Amino acid sequence: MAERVIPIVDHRAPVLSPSRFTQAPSPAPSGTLLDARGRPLRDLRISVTDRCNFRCSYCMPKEVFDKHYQYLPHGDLLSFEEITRISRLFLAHGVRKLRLTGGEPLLRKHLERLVEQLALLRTVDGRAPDLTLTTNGSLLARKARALKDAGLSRVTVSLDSLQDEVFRRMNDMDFPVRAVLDGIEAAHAVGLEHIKVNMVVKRGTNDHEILPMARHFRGTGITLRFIEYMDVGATNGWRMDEVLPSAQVIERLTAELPLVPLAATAPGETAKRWGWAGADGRHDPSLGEIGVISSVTQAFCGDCNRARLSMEGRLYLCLFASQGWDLRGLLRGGASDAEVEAAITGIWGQREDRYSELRASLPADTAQTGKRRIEMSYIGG
Ligand SMILES: Nc1nc2c(ncn2[C@@H]2O[C@H](COP(=O)(O)OP(=O)(O)OP(=O)(O)O)[C@@H](O)[C@H]2O)c(=O)[nH]1
Ligand SMILES: C[S@@+](CC[C@H](N)C(=O)[O-])C[C@H]1O[C@@H](n2cnc3c(N)ncnc32)[C@H](O)[C@@H]1O
Ligand code: SF4
Ligand code: SF4
Repeated sequence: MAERVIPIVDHRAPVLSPSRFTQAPSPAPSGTLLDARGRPLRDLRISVTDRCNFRCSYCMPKEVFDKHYQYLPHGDLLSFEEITRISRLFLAHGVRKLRLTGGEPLLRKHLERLVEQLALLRTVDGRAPDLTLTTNGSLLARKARALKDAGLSRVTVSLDSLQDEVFRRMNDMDFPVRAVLDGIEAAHAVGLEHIKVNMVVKRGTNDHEILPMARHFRGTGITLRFIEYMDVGATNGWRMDEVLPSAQVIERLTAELPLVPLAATAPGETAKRWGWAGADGRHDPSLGEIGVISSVTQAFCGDCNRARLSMEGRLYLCLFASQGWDLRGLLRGGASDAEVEAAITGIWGQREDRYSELRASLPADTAQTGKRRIEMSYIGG
């Protein structure tokens, strides 16, 4: 196989020393690729745009972001064909879930055409991939039908409050909660399954909405997940005292409504599951379940099986990475499938990332002063 050099690159930062992946480690018989810590590659998260119509304080704070961040020009974005080709090669190495994210993925024009192409791909065992999308819901009412028809399996909608005023404090936009709820209802009406709602909890800003949100979604079949506010990126001014540990979320909920712990559905899941209990104290499936994502207080790097592809084709191995691998350069340089696969297997094979587990031992101000980390809106959740 011809020798190819893949530069490792930071987002708008100098190119670092080149690495070579000429000999790919051989995958396990099932097609599973293991990283240096024995973790399989299962989930590819694809960011399709770095733009967003919201300015959530924990993600793209208006005053900092709009002054300092330079959005990528359209020509830098991977085309739908390039995303589909990369996804096909990842699926050949054990990936089962493809998640479209951003920025706001529904701002990418004709996204349903990408969904249509991805829905035709197959995993190593011949199944359709779990093809899903994370959205702020603002355009979902309009787009749900086209996305479902194109083959999207399910959707996750972010919503941080049921009150317009609190919602505005979280996302800095004058956008009614009702419109997001309409989006969720539209997704349900067109038959998108297993709808989840993600709520980032910021102590002192929206934590009083935990119970109202739980009551609202209990018994609807929609799974509400409470996410600890993370020190991701370098612009959100993260402070530990604004994190409400998931253990306290569960305490507040169980003080009013009984919950029982549920087993994980798959290894490497981000959320710990809890089921609403019925009168007999056991999980009542008709009431549904909630999840807590405790990235700060109970890190889950040990079985992290997620790779992330940026909208310009850089491969990141961790949400907290500051360097990505330039796959677009390979593609546009005429690399064969075998060469791109060798790069993917080589990159994953040397992966050691476990930022959240190591966080506690890092300097307290790492979030804001550390290396130039990627922003959540650039790489998606
Ligand atoms: N620290 C850390 N947080 C993550 C990671 N993956 C997801 N999260 C956080 O969890 C949130 C929810 O992730 P989702 O995009 O809904 O994905 P998911 O939990 O894999 O969703 P399902 O496929 O429905 O299980 C994200 O917005 C992040 O805040 C990760 O690998 N590391
Ligand atoms: C970056 S957004 C991209 C998709 C879409 N715009 C949305 O909001 O759903 C993906 C997820 O990341 C979450 N997120 C963003 N910043 C976060 C932070 N600092 N801590 C925890 N979750 C965060 C959001 O709440 C959202 O659920
Ligand atoms: S969390 Fe999503 S909706 Fe909010 S600013 Fe980030 S990308 Fe936009
Ligand atoms: S911090 Fe990095 S390694 Fe740990 S779970 Fe998140 S993405 Fe995976």
